[in-house]
Amino acid sequence: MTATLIDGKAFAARLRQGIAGQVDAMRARGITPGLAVVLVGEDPASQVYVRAKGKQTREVGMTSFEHRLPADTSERDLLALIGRLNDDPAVNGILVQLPLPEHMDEAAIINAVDPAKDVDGFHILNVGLLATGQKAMVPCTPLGCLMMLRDHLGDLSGRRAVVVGRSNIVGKPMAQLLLRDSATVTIAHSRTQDLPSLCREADILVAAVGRPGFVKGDWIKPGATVIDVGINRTPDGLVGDVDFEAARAVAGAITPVPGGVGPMTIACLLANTLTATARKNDLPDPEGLTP
Ligand SMILES: Nc1nc(=O)c2c([nH]1)NC[C@@H]1CN(c3ccc(C(=O)N[C@@H](CCC(=O)O)C(=O)O)cc3)C=[N+]21
Repeated sequence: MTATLIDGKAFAARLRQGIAGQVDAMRARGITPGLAVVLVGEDPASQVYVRAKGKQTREVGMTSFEHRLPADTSERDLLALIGRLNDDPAVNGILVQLPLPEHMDEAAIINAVDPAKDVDGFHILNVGLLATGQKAMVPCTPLGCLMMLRDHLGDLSGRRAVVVGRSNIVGKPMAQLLLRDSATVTIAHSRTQDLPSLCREADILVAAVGRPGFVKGDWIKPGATVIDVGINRTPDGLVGDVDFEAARAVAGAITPVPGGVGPMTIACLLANTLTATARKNDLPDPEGLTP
């Protein structure tokens, strides 16, 4: 038996279609959602993402603001730009592309973004709101993973979920979202003892460690749903954190890389921009785009 492929690319395209319809409806009322993306430095992978984000932002009818700053920009100048974007009524969402250059205090930059415009959901206020079950801006990658899991599995309550990776960007918020859906959640990481046996307990396995092919086929419970968050550039091309060929022989369903979580991340960025715009204008949250 071979696993069902969870087609993130197609899912994201449907999501963007729905978003485009809701943007049209907003524009008919004189509101155009705007997303500002800030890129510091010339990292080639980051340039690719930022270009893709700008293109898709415009395709759904939103305004895209792009700010490219040299790698040696001072923290003060970046904070000043964020201040202007916070004050700009045409900007509903702000994303500062990570990682930032070494000389910058990443936490200080993230927390300088107006929490209402924090479409990445990285501001401490949003982290706290999510953790306490209140209305938050939710990080894009975990939100996209949750949408695919619900779509494939339906109700997640009582299912055993193992999240491998404990980053603020993916692992921790992913665990919070699964917990909110009443899954039984374990966060595993590099110090976890006997990771293979722990993973074999998982009905839902989320791999977010950033190491190519780290999760092996025999770590997977037969029939499990596997979400591969990894985006690793190797001489063999773009590969995930899961040994895909071995995993697909065991899993019930699996997301491919590319074409899985990545496209959903960008679609959820647009979803969050729409949500931020709706909240700013005292409109109800858009249907199906918030957890
Ligand atoms: N503040 C911030 N927010 C982010 O959301 C953020 C960030 N910084 N820094 C970098 C990472 C990475 N990221 C990706 C988004 C889409 C794909 C994506 O669409 N990938 C395609 C393949 C694209 C390719 O070929 O390179 C796929 O998986 O099918 C990948 C990676 C968002 N990030």
